[in-house]
Amino acid sequence: MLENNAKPTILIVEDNKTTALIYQSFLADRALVKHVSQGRDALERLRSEPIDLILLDIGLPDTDGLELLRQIRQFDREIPVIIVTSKADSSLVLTAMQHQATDYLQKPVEKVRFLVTVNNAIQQLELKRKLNAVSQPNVYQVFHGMVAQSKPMLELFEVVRKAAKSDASFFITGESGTGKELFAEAVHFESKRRNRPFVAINCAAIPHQLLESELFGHVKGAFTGANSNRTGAAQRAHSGTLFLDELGELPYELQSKLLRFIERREFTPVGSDRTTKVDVRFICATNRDPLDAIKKGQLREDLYYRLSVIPIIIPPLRERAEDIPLIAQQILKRVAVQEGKAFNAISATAETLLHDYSWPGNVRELINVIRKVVTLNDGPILAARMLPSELIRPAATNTALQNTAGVSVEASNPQDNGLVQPLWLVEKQMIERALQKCNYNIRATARILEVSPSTLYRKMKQWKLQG
Ligand SMILES: Nc1ncnc2c1ncn2[C@@H]1O[C@H](COP(=O)(O)OP(=O)(O)OP(=O)(O)O)[C@@H](O)[C@H]1O
Repeated sequence: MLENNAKPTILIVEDNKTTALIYQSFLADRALVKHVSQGRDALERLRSEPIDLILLDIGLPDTDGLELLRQIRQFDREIPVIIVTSKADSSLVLTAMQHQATDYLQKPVEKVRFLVTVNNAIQQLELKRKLNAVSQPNVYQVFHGMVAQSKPMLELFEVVRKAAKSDASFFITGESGTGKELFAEAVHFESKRRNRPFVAINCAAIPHQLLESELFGHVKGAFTGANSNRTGAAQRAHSGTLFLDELGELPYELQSKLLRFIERREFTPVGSDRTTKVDVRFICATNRDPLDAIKKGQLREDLYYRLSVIPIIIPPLRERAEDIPLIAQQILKRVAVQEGKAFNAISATAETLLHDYSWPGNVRELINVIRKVVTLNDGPILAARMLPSELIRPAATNTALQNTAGVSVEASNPQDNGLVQPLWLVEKQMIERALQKCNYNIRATARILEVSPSTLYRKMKQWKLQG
């Protein structure tokens, strides 16, 4: 029996009514039984209602049973299909098994053998569904303002949870907009310093000549314009966390002063001759490759190794595309509230486009796109037509399709080389690309193309005629 002890729904595809009635009597109270006599009705049923198992007579009047099996497999790779053959034709059975039939029965079908075969197939399906549920747990986590379900991000959350408790320094790398600052805050709030100050200093945003004073403070008269004593970030972070964002932008000379500060936990404010001792935890971030920056002489090697006790490397959004719909949903709800709009969901097509885009600006770009859509449109559904053109047009620069689905988009864009092709051929190429992307699942393909599955079947039949 299936989940919740529900009875399985079995579709009998058999042109002989008496035989179908015999099968129905075998199944009696064990299953919900549906019966069709023709191949095309079988496909129609499969498309329109949930079916758990198909009993397929291979000798149907309107369709070749093997061809029907192939079409069923295009539609649904998992559903158990037991073929029933009247002949002791081992080569037919072999071909059917190659077309991924689950099992076979030979007419005349004996009751015990029939029930064992059906039960086995149902159990296999159940097991497969359970395994899928385990291997794709689809659990997501919300961690200090970040949502994620991708394995690398969940692992990083775990590293933060474990290592934040110590005073070890974190070194966070990731492209711009991947969430480095959020990670830094997460480390602070997971640590025992959570009720103490979190002081962030962005080394890229402060003019070089002012950085030392920003970091260590200065005394009155230390330089022109220093009209009073000023406390630096190091002092303000005492007993808490000091976050040095864009560390790679810190001038090289200042890096040696920082190294000394890290080693001794003491510093000298600009213009002072007195050292100050503090207790701080260090977190650094950069969007550059630190080893490359070391090679180029932009980052001191000793400073890097001193700070990089716990490295956190945040993958760009395009490498964890399964997080995109999740983050998009969260942002949509948040922005809708802020803008007083009724948006509450994303259409399946829009979700596919968001998923497939390469997001060079990472989460920050995703937020900007959603904010723009919400500002310019009305809800409740964020639809594909509302998205900016760079997400809709499969441009050569958007490598997302290649990255996530292994599909090349360039070959199928006939405008690229000025070539004009018949409309049906352009449509065929587009549909084939979508089919490939959806692993030849007709239902999924139809959904992203926003047509009905029967339209797809009709088109595929037409191509055969057109060659
Ligand atoms: N996993 C996530 N879930 C939800 N929002 C996120 C996530 N990651 C990042 N954000 C949001 O994306 C934006 C950019 O994040 P953040 O400023 O931390 O990135 P960054 O890597 O520090 O960027 P930069 O290098 O440009 O400073 C922020 O508004 C942040 O709240």
